[in-house]
Amino acid sequence: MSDIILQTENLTKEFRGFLAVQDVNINVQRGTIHGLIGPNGAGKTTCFNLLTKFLIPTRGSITYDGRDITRMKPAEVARLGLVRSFQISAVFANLTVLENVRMALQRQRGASFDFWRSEKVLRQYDDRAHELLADVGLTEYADLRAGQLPYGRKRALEIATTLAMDPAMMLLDEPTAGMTHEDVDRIVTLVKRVSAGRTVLLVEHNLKVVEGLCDRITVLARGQILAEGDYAAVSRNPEVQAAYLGTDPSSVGVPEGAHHG
Ligand SMILES: Nc1ncnc2c1ncn2[C@@H]1O[C@H](COP(=O)(O)OP(=O)(O)OP(=O)(O)O)[C@@H](O)[C@H]1O
Repeated sequence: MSDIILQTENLTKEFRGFLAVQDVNINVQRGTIHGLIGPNGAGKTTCFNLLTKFLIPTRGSITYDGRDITRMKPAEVARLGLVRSFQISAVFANLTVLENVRMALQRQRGASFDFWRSEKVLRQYDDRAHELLADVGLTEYADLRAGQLPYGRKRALEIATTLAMDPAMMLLDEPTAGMTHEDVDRIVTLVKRVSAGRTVLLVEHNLKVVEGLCDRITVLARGQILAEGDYAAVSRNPEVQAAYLGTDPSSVGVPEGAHHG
């Protein structure tokens, strides 16, 4: 097996002549947490939607685990183990937290989406559902309606329903967006914990989160890769600093601690 689990080659998406993503070559190493960052409008979301198959590229290819998935549908790649965390809107607000996870497990195991199933049949998923809730720290919320969960906990539930698919690789879209400090710390710990034995790619705005989580980071700007490396390397890259500050690279001073001579 190759060390690279996900690879893009010249990935490009054009919207009516506008290149939102242009010739992007990303290599995600198996078993790592890989961050995709960049200033507003850099093309992160477009790139994420290409990787999760919600958009079809104008040109270029995507290879997952040795297979060309460029033309596959989201459900097909999910079956191969490449799963995107679902948006909060996919959480059933009127079902309890436990029922949401149970439903995700039921779907994963191939049972039909059948609301008429007996309580007895559904119970067979309970043990695993409780394990998953424990993994994401939601045990005490099991019987609460999902709609009543505080925001940060909803993201944790979303991660639990993604884990129910037992993905080899998880794609997370801004897992800490709109969260309080405390929730951010909790999600960082959670992503770290659930990434064991998997590969994770996340799009993230919060650089502190990226610093704490990611083994490797790809920085996008204006649809293209600006820099790549670990946090220390990309954060001291003058072009990255300039892109984030919106200033000219030549006007960015020497970082603290850097000495000449
Ligand atoms: N469906 C679309 N039609 C036309 N232009 C689009 C479309 N989707 C994105 N774009 C443009 O592509 C560029 C990249 O957008 P994208 O949302 O991928 O960036 P981003 O890095 O996720 O930005 P942000 O951090 O602000 O969410 C932007 O200029 C955006 O206006």
